[in-house]
Amino acid sequence: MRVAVLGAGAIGAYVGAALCRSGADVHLIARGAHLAALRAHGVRVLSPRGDFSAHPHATDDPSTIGPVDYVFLGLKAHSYASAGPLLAPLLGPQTALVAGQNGIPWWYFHRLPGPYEGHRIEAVDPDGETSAVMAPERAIGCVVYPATVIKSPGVIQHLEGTRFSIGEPDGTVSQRCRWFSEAMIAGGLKCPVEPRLRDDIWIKLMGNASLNPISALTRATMVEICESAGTRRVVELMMEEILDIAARVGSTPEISIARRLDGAQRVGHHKTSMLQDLEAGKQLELDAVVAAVVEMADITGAPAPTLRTVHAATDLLARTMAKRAPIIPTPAPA
Ligand SMILES: NC(=O)C1=CN([C@@H]2O[C@H](COP(=O)(O)OP(=O)(O)OC[C@H]3O[C@@H](n4cnc5c(N)ncnc54)[C@H](OP(=O)(O)O)[C@@H]3O)[C@@H](O)[C@H]2O)C=CC1
Ligand SMILES: CC(C)(CO)C(=O)C(=O)O
Repeated sequence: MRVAVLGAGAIGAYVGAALCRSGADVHLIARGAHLAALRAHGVRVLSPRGDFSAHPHATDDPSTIGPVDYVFLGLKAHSYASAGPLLAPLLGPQTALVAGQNGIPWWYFHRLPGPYEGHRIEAVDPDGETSAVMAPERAIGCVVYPATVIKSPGVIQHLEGTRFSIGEPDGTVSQRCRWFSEAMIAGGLKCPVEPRLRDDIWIKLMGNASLNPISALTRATMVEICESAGTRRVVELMMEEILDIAARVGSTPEISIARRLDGAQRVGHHKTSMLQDLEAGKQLELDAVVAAVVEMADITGAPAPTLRTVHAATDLLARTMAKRAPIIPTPAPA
């Protein structure tokens, strides 16, 4: 099985290392100092489940790889639409795209029977640019439950979780899903093939669409947000609204708000990826994680007042951050 990991960052390099352990022919696509370290030393995974290393091929030039069976997308979701030139050399007629992203994927309404089948979500598929690069027919959905960070170039700190739930947009348990799942399991991960993957997407989103923007606005860790009575209530209200939107598009995730909040609280003094991105001055993954949910509220007529308020504030934060970035002093040219 030939696999390319496009965006071999915190999650991508972790998946690539696991697949390499399973015996798959893995190619990591990365850049900068991280790529240099991957080339020199392979991927080093530090994990409470046991440290390990793997030595897949690493490059910044996908044309040296050629067509593969699977591309695991480890890019942030807002980089998908511009990934065409990186992706093109990797695509053969049957290549599947396993999208390991948080939030609502660009293929969400593809082959979803009901009133919204085929509807394009502008927040994640602006003017159809993502679908043009990534045909929804190629998509295998993936809900990433683990948490990982790049500790230093080439070194992935795995914090918790090993489950990567995958599924076809039409809910079939396909052969391409089974093969990918078997390789992930052989590499030491959990990888169930879910006929109702969208329910998993909403379970993950209940946390990401509420906690991530609130963490960006407050700079608080997950446990701090859950323990402070005021923000806990805001998260509860957002989760109620998110479940309402999910129901309006046909999803009924089987989890209570209390259980979802307990799960988030147990993660402890962890900064969400959105807070980490904010602190690093990187673009926030707001479109897939929050704006797409607000857009779904719009099309289904859901009120979602708390979600809309938190989104508006975080969206302004992201825009002011982007506007002010140029005022950070840059060294004068030599
Ligand atoms: N990390 C986590 O614990 C979790 C992450 N996720 C989701 O997984 C996805 C990936 O997140 P994460 O792994 O944390 O993000 P990272 O930023 O760690 O990984 C993305 C990687 O892609 C690289 N990249 C971007 N553009 C290019 C390019 N043109 N060429 C080569 N490499 C490129 C980045 O390099 P550079 O840094 O130089 O930009 C970076 O190494 C997101 O959707 C996230 O929400 C979901 C659950 C948990
Ligand atoms: C680690 C976790 C689960 C926190 O919500 C996450 O997905 C994120 O930070 O984006």
